[in-house]
Amino acid sequence: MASRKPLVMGNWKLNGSKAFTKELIEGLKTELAGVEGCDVAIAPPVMYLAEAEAALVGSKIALGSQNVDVNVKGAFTGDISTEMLKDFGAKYIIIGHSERRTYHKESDEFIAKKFGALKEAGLVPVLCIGETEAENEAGKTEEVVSRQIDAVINALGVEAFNGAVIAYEPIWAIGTGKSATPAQAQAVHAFIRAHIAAKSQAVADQVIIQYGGSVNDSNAAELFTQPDIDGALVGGASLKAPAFAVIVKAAAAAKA
Ligand SMILES: O=C[C@H](O)COP(=O)(O)O
Repeated sequence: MASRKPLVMGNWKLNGSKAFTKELIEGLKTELAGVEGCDVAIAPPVMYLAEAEAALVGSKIALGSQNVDVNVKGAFTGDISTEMLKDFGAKYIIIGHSERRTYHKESDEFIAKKFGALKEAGLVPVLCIGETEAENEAGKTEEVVSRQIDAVINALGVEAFNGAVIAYEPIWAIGTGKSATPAQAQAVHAFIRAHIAAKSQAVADQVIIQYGGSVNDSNAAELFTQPDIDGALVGGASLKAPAFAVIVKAAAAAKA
């Protein structure tokens, strides 16, 4: 089995300001100095990519974004392109977050198009998938995550997951303080990897599968003991440098 370097990514969502961006990144640079063994990325609001790019100079923390649109240029009011993200040095791009699926009615097929646009541009898709509480209680978790993954496989082929990231985020765990247990998350992560392995073992072995949903400085270490949890996509706890650093260090230690 290929060894996978964990990735911990902060999704700042709709939070921050120019000053906050600078301050948080300075804090992260201090807290994470000398930490090896875990890739780290942050996704501030796109409004603050310029401040973030400048503040990250000299740091190994990668820049990301919380969304992208499918068109590269032209009359698409309000859209943001892959090329614009590249212009700011962004690398890891979150797509299909449940908040976009819910509030902006993004479909599996539309998200697969975004995945393709990112691959074409040489950017790393961070594909969010996960079930609602009702789907979970109805025993539909595997059906839902399969459908969300298959939309990409059907459009682009399983090889599209080479070098890509999947973030399994059960919707009932997002921002609720009610994280999935390590065993619950591991079971779904193993299912996702096996689902991809049915098409290509090699692709499944290398794909990073992050867990997301109320990850914090107290529960991260135990989540990372699970073999198929390759890091985390962190919301609330990514807004404080010390808490986020604890999560990064826990991933580095667990996967060393
Ligand atoms: O993208 C991050 C997730 O939605 C998790 O957010 P949270 O850590 O605030 O629960």
